[in-house]
Amino acid sequence: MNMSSYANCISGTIPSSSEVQAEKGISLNTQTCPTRIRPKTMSSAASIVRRTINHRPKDNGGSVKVALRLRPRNSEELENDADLTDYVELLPEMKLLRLRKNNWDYEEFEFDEVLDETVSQKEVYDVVMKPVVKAVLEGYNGAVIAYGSAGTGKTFTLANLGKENYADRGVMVRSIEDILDDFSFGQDSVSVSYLQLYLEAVKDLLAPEKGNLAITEDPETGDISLPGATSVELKDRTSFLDLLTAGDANRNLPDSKMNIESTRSHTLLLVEVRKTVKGKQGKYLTASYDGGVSLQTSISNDALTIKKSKLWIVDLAGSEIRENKSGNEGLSFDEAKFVNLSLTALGRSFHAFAEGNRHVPTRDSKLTRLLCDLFEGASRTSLIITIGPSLRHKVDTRNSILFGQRAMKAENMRRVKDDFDYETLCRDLQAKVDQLTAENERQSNLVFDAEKRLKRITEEVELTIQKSERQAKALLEESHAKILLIQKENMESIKKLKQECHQLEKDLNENTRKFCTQNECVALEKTQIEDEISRKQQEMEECLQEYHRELSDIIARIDKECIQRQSVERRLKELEDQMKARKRNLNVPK
Ligand SMILES: Nc1ncnc2c1ncn2[C@@H]1O[C@H](COP(=O)(O)OP(=O)(O)OP(=O)(O)O)[C@@H](O)[C@H]1O
Repeated sequence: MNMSSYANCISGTIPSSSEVQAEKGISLNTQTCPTRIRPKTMSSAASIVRRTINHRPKDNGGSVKVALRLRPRNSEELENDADLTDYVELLPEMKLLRLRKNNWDYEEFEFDEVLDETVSQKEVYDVVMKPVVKAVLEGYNGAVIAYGSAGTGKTFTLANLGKENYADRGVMVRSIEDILDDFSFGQDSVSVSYLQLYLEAVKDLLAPEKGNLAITEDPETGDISLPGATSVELKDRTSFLDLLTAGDANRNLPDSKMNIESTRSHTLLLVEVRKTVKGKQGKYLTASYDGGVSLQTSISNDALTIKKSKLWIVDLAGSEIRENKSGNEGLSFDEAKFVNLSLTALGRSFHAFAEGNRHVPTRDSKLTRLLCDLFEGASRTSLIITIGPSLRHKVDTRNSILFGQRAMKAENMRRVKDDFDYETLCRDLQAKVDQLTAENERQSNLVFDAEKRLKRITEEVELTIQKSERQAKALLEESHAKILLIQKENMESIKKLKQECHQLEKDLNENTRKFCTQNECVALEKTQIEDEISRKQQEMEECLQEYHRELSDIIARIDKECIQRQSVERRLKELEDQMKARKRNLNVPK
């Protein structure tokens, strides 16, 4: 690529650090490696790629996510449309848009996201693009495509570089920031091609001298590639801004006719992401995903898997071109024809894809051929429909809305079809009115019943309150009387206790006194008893002495008697002996 073609375009693209920090979640890669320009073909990489076709990623609820964005009024519209009634009404919470037909009638459309004029670029990115970038980093293909008539904000939404206001940078810059944030330096790579599709010719915006690039198809895999397209490997955010600035400069060629070329051509940014992830030796990481097409190459020896995915960011030509309206000055037949061809093919492809048709007519235009990966099932695509607020552009607005609706699933489109079927609409409305009237009546009855019940309950509550108040008053009075009685009883008890206490004190004193007196008496008595005892003892001693004396006398008498008795016994013995002797002498037989 001709480096000089964008080397001069870098000034003013680097935000101040405060601007960077102002937006949470944006961390810039501070590496200063120069941008490497690598004229590489898209097919050269594809040749080592193994393609697996599976189901959609789990969280991909629909085929294509369609968001609608309303541009704020510009100064001209603020001035000129002041007295015009609003044509567009958005109900973002309900994801609805209404187009006013007249004062009492409107058409209503539902989208996946409805973004009003107050929504910031960051919010648009978060809602519409962040899930796509996430899927791309996981190995799926993704795209965001902006569709709308001229001046409705397609380029602002996608390609704003944030030079004038950092917060206004668009989807392209923010996507690259997020991708680089997830980037493992030395392992992963992010390459960018910047293309323009004008009159069905593909121009390389990074090397415009190359002319019309050929689209080739791999006969075996059916892969589409642009072998001649410049692919620049990014190292940091600054290199990307340089690239876009250079590419944008090539969109507006000096030829005055080309100044309007931007709105009569499609601009496509292709971001190719290669991420190296660790996997089991010889196994493709595809097995760990629940569906999805992911382009992967297994490096057999070091057990690393390279996930390859593509992200397309497409700023379409102004949709009003397809109408070839008289307002489009200088619009050639060919310009209208090719824009119409590609946008119609894109609409048909979206519709076929949304309806789940096996065949999606991607061969009908170069635009759909380039984007054919998106219609294969595993990609994540967001379509942003941009509209202006002015009543003057109501035809373009309505056409853009219908394009978006066709890209959505059939059930989401029913509302649109119904709007055109007057009879069905009338029938539906009448049924709705009947239903609402019946519902209203039912609700009124419910309200009436509820009011009656409420009145009854209120009366009951009031009665209960009155009764409770009465009871409380009686209880209070009773308690008061009881308290007085208890107080009186207590006073009396205290008085009585005091008296008892006094009496006890008196008794104690008396007893003490009595005790002392008794003590004295006892002492006297004790002395008397002691005297008595000693007297008695003395008497006893005397008695004892007397007794001893008597006893001695008795003993003496006994002794004397004993002596007398002994002498008697001796005499008796002598007499006995004499008797015996006499007997023996007499010879008296025994
Ligand atoms: N959400 C927005 N907030 C502020 N200004 C906006 C917004 N959308 C668009 N604009 C402004 O409106 C003008 C037209 O926008 P833009 O060039 O992005 O429209 P477009 O649809 O890309 O038109 P074309 O098809 O002609 O390229 C620009 O000046 C742009 O700054």
